[in-house]
Amino acid sequence: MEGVGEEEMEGVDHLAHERNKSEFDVDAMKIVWAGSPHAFDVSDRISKLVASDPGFRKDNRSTLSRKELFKNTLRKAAYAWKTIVDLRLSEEEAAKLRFYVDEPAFTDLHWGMFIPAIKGQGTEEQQQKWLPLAYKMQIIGCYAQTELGHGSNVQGLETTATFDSQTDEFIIHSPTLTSSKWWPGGLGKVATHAIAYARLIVGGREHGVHGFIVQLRSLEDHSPLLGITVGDIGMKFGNGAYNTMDNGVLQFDHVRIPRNQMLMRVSQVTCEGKYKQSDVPRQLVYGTMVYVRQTIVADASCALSRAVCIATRYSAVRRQFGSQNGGPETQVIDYKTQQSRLFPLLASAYAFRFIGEWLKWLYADVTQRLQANDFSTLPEAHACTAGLKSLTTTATADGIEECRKLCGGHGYLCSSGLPELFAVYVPACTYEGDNTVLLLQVARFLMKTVSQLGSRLSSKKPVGTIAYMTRVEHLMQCRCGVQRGFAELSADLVEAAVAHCQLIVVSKFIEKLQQEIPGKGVKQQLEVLCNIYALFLLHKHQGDFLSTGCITPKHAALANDELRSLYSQVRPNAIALVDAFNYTDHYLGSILGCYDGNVYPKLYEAAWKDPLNESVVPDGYHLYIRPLLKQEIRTARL
Ligand SMILES: CC/C=C\C/C=C\C/C=C\C/C=C\C/C=C\CCCC(=O)SCCNC(=O)CCNC(=O)[C@H](O)C(C)(C)COP(=O)(O)OP(=O)(O)OC[C@H]1O[C@@H](n2cnc3c(N)ncnc32)[C@H](O)[C@@H]1OP(=O)(O)O
Ligand SMILES: Cc1cc2nc3c(=O)[nH]c(=O)nc-3n(C[C@H](O)[C@H](O)[C@H](O)COP(=O)(O)OP(=O)(O)OC[C@H]3O[C@@H](n4cnc5c(N)ncnc54)[C@H](O)[C@@H]3O)c2cc1C
Repeated sequence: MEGVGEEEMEGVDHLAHERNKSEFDVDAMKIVWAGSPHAFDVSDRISKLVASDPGFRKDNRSTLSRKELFKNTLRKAAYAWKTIVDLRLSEEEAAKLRFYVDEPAFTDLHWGMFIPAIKGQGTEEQQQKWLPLAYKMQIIGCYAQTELGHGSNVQGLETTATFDSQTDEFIIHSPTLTSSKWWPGGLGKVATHAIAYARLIVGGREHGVHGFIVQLRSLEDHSPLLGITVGDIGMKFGNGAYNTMDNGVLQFDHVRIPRNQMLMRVSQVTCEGKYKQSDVPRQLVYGTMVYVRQTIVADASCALSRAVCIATRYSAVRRQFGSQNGGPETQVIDYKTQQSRLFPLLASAYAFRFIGEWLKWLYADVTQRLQANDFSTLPEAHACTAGLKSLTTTATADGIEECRKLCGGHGYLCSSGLPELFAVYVPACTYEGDNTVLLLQVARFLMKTVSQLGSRLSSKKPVGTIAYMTRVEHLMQCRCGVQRGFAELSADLVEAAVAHCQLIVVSKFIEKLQQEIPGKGVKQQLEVLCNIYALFLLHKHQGDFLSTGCITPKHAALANDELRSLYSQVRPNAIALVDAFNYTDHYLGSILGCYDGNVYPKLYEAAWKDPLNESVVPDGYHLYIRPLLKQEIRTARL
């Protein structure tokens, strides 16, 4: 193109100079980020498969109407399924393909909740009947727990399931408007079946909330079955975003289901109408939520790393001020303020990756123990999944917004990928448990632990976390020491719960570094990021740390000096550290974050593709603007 400088040429890596600064083996770090060579191979292969298939394009989402958007989501879901079947992808590859398609859809809840609920709460017989249908997608399921009037308070749900011993059936009913199921993903227009949570009533006696498999729609013509009123709850936050998901409303009008469609692993109802509670904690009914919370922690590291990748690459491309003698302006990534905002988020992305790995292990361990009726670690697993889901989603949602701001005005363009990423991500702070409600569960666990163990919450933490541990103990003692009720102290206890979760993240990051980590300079980079994560939080919450007496003001000042030094150590490696996420440009969906850093020509080109630019003179000009411009110039009393 005429007048195109080297800096705007296509096919040139405009970040090559940054990549050449790297002090570690990026390919080895890619394996660390993926979790293993096998996991890297699957991710790399599937992400490229999706990126190269025009059937999975997503750059037009913000210009589609809700109906066009939703129909396109159905097309993509069907196309993804066909791809999975045609290529005979494994379950792991299929999950990765749905992940890289990167579009909230009914399949998230079918695979992410409906199937796990049957696996976790169904009997062997129920699993043998329903799982094959679900795995072949011959039925499509959703997880219908939340109601118009209750979401957090599961025990407050109003839907009823009344046993009719005459017919050996349950009658599922919505007794009030507020008992309407409200929010379940996939429910609104697609799901043929639901795991519906309802108050079990047997012989006139209530036995709390249980799960039931209920068919909602005909498998012949998709029409709602008798007694079922179902639809979508309407537009949600943002344009594209989560509007690709049909979150639904559902009312039952005395819908009858066979007795064997109550999920009966945890408790049973016999044909004689006898309720039997297995000798397992009733909270196992909540098991699916625990499973999803641990997956959401892993998802937080993905979402945050996407935003950080975009902001880091753009911060290296963007130059503003600082030109010396007519030379190039300063890269904004070199400003200390930009580094102090961006690099803690980069460190958090890695920290959440590793805590997600640990939580996956903890969940697998508790699941194995449950099979042996060992419930000893269930309280800790609940507290950890609840608290870490809360901590990581809050930090990630705030982090994505910070990354948008780090990109200046262009961060507000849809073509930056950040508004959409934020709009899709933020409900994670609410779904699967409102983050405050979950922190209250952690606070309750800590209160019980402190009362059982005395002052020390745990001595099993690495030395580097003594300050963090002392902070939690002090925060708890300050609250537990005074004789005021849990409710009165709840706001303070939530702070202690956050501190406890931050202690877990820091200690697991340190434990990760005690493992064998191959690759030149890789462990050193992770040590820098771990120190940034720990010292950034210490700086942010230094009031807590100082008040516990475990650090002095001098320590706090030294920590801040060390942070600045650590930012300088990360700086030459920043681009390589985000390259290690191994995201395709398709998955990132961001001009600002494109791999080659050739941002300006792409931004300029993208602008002209906006439908508004299909005509030079906009629709409405002749009707509204021309009369305005042509009106008589009145002698206005100006
Ligand atoms: C777009 C894609 C995005 C991300 C993809 C990521 C992953 C993909 C995979 C799957 C997911 C797909 C998509 C995700 C997107 C959306 C999904 C969203 C789905 C939902 O939102 S489902 C509904 C979620 N609802 C909730 O979370 C409700 C929250 N409320 C509760 O859990 C409970 O009401 C409560 C815990 C707050 C209170 O329960 P309670 O009143 O019964 O109990 P108590 O507080 O009295 O406690 C009694 C006792 O029990 C212990 N306890 C409580 N809960 C548990 C538990 N779950 N496990 C173990 N033990 C538990 C508690 O500690 C008490 O013990 P104590 O010893 O007596 O103190
Ligand atoms: C995008 C999206 C997808 C969803 N998908 C599903 C799904 O597939 N299936 C499903 O069943 N549900 C789903 N949900 C519902 C979701 O699980 C609930 O919205 C969530 O559990 C929060 O419950 P709530 O809406 O009742 O919030 P509320 O509890 O009403 O929260 C309102 C406020 O009250 C506060 N609060 C509540 N209780 C307490 C307390 N005891 N102490 C202090 N403060 C309190 C909360 O912190 C919050 O600030 C989805 C929601 C969203 C947004």
